[in-house]
Amino acid sequence: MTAEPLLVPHPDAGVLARAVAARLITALVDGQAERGEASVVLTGGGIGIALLRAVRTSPAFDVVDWSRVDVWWGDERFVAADSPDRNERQAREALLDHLPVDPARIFPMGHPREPAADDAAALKAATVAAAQYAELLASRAAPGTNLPVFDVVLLGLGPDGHVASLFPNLPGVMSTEAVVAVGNSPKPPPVRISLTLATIQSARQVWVIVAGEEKAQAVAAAFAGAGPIEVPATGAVGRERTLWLADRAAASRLPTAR
Ligand SMILES: O=C1O[C@H](COP(=O)(O)O)[C@@H](O)[C@H](O)[C@H]1O
Repeated sequence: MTAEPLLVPHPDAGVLARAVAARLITALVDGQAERGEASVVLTGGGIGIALLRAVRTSPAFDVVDWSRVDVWWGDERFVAADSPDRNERQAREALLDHLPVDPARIFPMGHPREPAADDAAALKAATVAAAQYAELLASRAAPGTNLPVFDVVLLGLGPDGHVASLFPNLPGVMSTEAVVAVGNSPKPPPVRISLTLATIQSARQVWVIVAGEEKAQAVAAAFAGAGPIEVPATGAVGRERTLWLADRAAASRLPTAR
């Protein structure tokens, strides 16, 4: 069973980041109250990192026991560990380096161990790293299952409708694996690792966070009934709740916005 997507409008990107930060803090606190621990899947991208900065500056951030939060990633650019392009590095700088997290509960996706000769070699190494991440997920899953039940999956949205590193019309969108390596990404860098839609759908809540006019067409297509091959974000649904948290510009092409 999955939740129908609900669009929640916000006036602008700054308010959106602060509102999602408050929502995330509440969801993690609720998870810890109910189950003793909580988990979140992070996203890269402009609004995804802005919201992490907003968590850091929120007056309520220490209501969460950060030592009992599992932190995963929805996707990663397969670049060197110290590359500023890495979603992990950006998330650490924006938030994780400033919190009393348990390092054993931070689960970054892999990176190249040595420079690859070409994109084909990089894709091969990323395929190994994707399989290792799937094993890591399985190691944190309840007995008899191969995925943890994430409290919240955070996802940015590309102008083409991509979420994580699942791009329109590329094989990753239809994969039934838990984690995939992606080659030929239309957005640089070309080689990436991504959770699949099947894995994202194991979450209690999925939040698509979207800011900016350049995303408005993808938002409109999603709510007009596009499918996941055309607009991958439409396949990102949670078991209990699916929210599209949008600023006014991103929601501007929805019929209700007129
Ligand atoms: O490359 C990526 O892009 C998407 C969207 O980023 P945005 O800057 O347009 O919001 C992001 O969700 C993904 O994690 C990242 O790897």
